[in-house]
Amino acid sequence: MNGSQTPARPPPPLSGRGSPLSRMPPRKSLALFAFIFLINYLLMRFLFPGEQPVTVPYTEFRQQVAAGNVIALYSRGTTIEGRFRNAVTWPTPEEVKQAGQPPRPTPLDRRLLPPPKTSSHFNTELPAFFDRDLEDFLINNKVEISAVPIQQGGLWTTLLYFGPALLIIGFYVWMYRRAAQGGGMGGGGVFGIGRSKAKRYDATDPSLRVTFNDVAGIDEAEAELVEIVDFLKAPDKYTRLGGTAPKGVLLIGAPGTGKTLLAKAVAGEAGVPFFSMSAAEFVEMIVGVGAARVRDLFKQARESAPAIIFIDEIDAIGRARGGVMVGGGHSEQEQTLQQILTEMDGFTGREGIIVLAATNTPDVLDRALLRPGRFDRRVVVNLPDKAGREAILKVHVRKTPLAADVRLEELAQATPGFSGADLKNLVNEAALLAARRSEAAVTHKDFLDALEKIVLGPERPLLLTLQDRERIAYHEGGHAILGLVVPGADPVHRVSIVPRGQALGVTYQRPQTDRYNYPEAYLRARIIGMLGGRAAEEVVYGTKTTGAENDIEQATQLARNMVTRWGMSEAVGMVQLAPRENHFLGAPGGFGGEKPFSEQTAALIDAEVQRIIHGCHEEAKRLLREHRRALDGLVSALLNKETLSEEEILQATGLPPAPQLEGAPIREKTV
Ligand SMILES: Nc1ncnc2c1ncn2[C@@H]1O[C@H](COP(=O)(O)OP(=O)(O)OP(=O)(O)O)[C@@H](O)[C@H]1O
Ligand SMILES: [Zn+2]
Repeated sequence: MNGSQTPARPPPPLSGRGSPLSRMPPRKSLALFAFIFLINYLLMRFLFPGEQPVTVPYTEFRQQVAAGNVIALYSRGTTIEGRFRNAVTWPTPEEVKQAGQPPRPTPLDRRLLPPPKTSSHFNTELPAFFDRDLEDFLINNKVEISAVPIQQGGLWTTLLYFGPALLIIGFYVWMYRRAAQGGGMGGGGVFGIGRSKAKRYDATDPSLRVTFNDVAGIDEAEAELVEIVDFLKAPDKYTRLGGTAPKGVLLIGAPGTGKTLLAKAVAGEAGVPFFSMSAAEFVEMIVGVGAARVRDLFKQARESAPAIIFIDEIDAIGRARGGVMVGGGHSEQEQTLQQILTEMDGFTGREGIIVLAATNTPDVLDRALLRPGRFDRRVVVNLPDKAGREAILKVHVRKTPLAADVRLEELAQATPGFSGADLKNLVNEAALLAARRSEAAVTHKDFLDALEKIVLGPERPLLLTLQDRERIAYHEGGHAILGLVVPGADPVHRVSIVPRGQALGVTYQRPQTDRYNYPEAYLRARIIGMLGGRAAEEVVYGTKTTGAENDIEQATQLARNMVTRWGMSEAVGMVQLAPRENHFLGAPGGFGGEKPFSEQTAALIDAEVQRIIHGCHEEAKRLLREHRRALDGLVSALLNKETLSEEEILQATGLPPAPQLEGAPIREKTV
C-alpha cells in the first residue's frame, strides 16, 4: 500500500515531440479538398458539356422540330427528352422582357419564368390531350426516335460518368494513407508527388535566423562545424587554396541533442539557405517517388547554392542493404539511397552545397554512405554535461521573465541525462505553471514542480488515511535520512508525500556532478539509500508492506551489475557475466539467448547479489536506528507540509549534508 520510489538513475531522455499526424494544418487540407472538388466539377463539365437539359414548352418544342433543329428524342410517359442540333436558350430574352421579370429571378419569383438556360439537351412535357400527328410530324422532320434514353445508355457512358468519382475516392484513400503514415503533405502536396517536400528555411530572414548563439552545451560538435561555415561563406577561396571541399557531414547523437538546430545554425552563420527533409518522407509506397524527390531536392539546392541540405533520420533510408525488411519498400528504399549517392558523387566540389544528415543509430547505416566523398565526416553530438545544461537553460530562458530566486546551476545539476530538447521543455513547462499561478515571473519552485511533473508524471489525487500518510512519510523519510548520513550519497534536494504517477511519495536526489565513473562505495551508498524506505518501515513499525517493490527492483539490478559487469565481487572476480547495457551509440548488447556460464557460476552470482543486498539492508537499519530522532523530525515536517525543500529537510532533521567520498567521483568519459 505504501509505494514510493527514489529516482535512482538519471531520468530517461524524454522524446517524442509532435505526432506526425498533426503535421498537416487543417486549413491547408481544407483548401486541398476544395481544390479537388473544383477539379472534379470542371472535369465533369468537360466530359459532359451541356449536361443540364433545358425545359421548354411543348409549343417551343414543335417549333424547333419544324425548324429542323431537333436531331433525336426519347420519350418516357408524357416526358420527351432529346437533343437539339444547335443549343437553344429558353426562355428567350424577349419572353423575359414581356413577363417583366428581372433577368435573374430569385427563388421567391417562382410563379414567373425560370431563369434563362442554354443547352443542346432539352426536355418537355406532352400536353394532356394527345397530339395524334406528332409521330408523322417527327418522321417528316427527320427526327430520330429512340427507345433508349439518349444520355443514360451504354456501359461506356456509365463508366465515364463514375470514372472521375472513382478516381477521386481513390485519391482520398491514397492521401489519408499517406497522412497516416506520417508523410505529411507539405509544400509539394498533391501537385507534385515526385517533387521534394523539402522545407526551405531562409537563413537570410533575420526573424528565422538561427546562429551558434542559439546553440549551447555542445561546443565540441559546434567547433567541428565552423570549418563548414567557412567553406560555405567562400567556396571558391576555399578550393583555390587547395582545400578539399567537404561534401557530407553525418551528425550522430541521441534524440533532441540539437542536431537539427546545429545544422540550421551552420546555415544561419554562413547566411545560406537551408533545405531540410526527413528521410522518412522519402520513403513512399510508390516505387520511384523517393528517388524523384531526392533529385528535386538537390536541384532546388543547386539553384540557390551555396546552400545546405539537411536530411534528418537518414537511417530510415540509409540502413544497410540486404537486411531483413519489414513489409514492402525494400527496393524503393534502395533506389532512394542510390539517388542520394549519385547526387553526392556528382558534386565537383565547386557547387557550394553541403549535405548534413542526422541519425541516432549510426551502426545500422550502409557502408556506402560512409565512404570517402560522401558522409565521410562524422560529428558526434553528445548529451550535454552539467555546464552544458546550464548554458542551454540560459539560451531558453532568454525570453522568459525569471524571479530572482531561480538558480539555473542547481537545475542543471538536477537534470542529468536531459537533452537540449528536454531542457527546452522544462523551461516551457515551468513558464506554463507560472502562468497558471498568475505569477509575474517564473520562480525556482515553478521549475522544480515542472521537473517533478516531467520526471514522475502529474500529481494524483488520492484519499489516504492518516496512518497511510504517516507510513509513506516514514518510508520516504528513510530514503532521505540515508541520503544525508551515508558518505558519498547523492544530496537529497526534495522529499514529497504527494502521490504522483505510480509513486505514493518521492525522494529526489541529485548527483553533485555528472558521473561517468562510479566508485564502488558510491554504488553501495545508492543501494543503502534505495533500501532505506523499507528499512524505516521495519525499524518503526516492525512490519513490511508492498511499497518497496520498485526500490527492491532497482537495488537488485544495481547489485547484479556490480557482480556481473563491474567485477566488484571478490568471489566472482573480474569476469564479464552480463552484456553491456544498450547504449545508444553502442552495438546492441546481448549474448544472444544462452548464458555463457555454468550453473555453479549462476548460483555464485545469486549468492553474491544477496550478500551485497543483505549487507546494505543491515547497514540501512542500523543507521536509521542511530538517527531515529532526525527521522521522526523529518516525518512530522512532511506530514505538515507534504513537500520539503533541501533547506527544510536539513532544518527538520538537524543533520548536516552527507560527507563526500574521498577522491570521488572521478570525472572521466568512458563512453
Ligand atoms: N544544444 C542545444 N542548445 C540549445 N537548444 C537546444 C539544444 N539542443 C536542443 N535544443 C532545443 O531542442 C529543440 C529540438 O532539438 P533538435 O530538433 O535540434 O534535436 P535533434 O537532435 O535534431 O532531435 P531528433 O534526433 O529528435 O531530430 C531545438 O529546437 C532547440 O530549441
Ligand atoms: Zn521507496
